[in-house]
Amino acid sequence: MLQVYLVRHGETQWNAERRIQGQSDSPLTEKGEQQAWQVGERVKALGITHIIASDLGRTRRTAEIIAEACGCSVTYDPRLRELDMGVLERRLIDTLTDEEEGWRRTLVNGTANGRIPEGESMQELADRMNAALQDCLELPQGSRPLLVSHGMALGCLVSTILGLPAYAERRLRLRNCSISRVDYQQSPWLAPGWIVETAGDVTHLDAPALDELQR
Ligand SMILES: O=C(O)[C@@H](CO)OP(=O)(O)O
Repeated sequence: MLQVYLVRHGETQWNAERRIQGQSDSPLTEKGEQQAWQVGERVKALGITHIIASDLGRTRRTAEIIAEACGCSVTYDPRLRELDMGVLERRLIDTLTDEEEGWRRTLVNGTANGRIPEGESMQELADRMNAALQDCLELPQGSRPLLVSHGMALGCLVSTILGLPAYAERRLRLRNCSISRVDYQQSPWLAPGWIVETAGDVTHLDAPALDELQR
């Protein structure tokens, strides 16, 4: 059975300001760095063999900290990036116009193919995230990978493994530096293939992790 750990990056400046990041980027806050160290402490005894991260700065930094605790190296996969949120990236969520808020809501409550102008659909996001996860099956026998990615990206992945539409991800709370785990297994009792073991665990964090879009 392959176990894959899924970690959202630590809190960033824009998360704290409630500013939309998408494929734009801001650095981890001091709290975000501490959260990443706490993930490292939690997972260092789990025998993680590979850390694979989105190539955006906030996931790179989170992955570096976890890698230092686990003593392994990091590789980068752009398929693990956050949803491309087009023209709304870099905007404060509380200052969107009614029209802009409508675009955002097509993603949050909408259809799989809803998108912000110049952005990506939830289904496109789910497809690239599932492809990146599927590639973990090619790792050598006995591998235990940990992926470092983003809130909507990981939410889409977990939602679609559960057989939910990609946009159901906003019903899943994956806070900064939460840990989820999905397993690939053949079982006489469970559906064969990917199953969700845990989602959004934050019990390793000493301070409540706020999420910029979910407060
Ligand atoms: O892009 C963003 O603003 C948020 C959305 O949830 O994602 P993350 O902070 O996880 O990159």
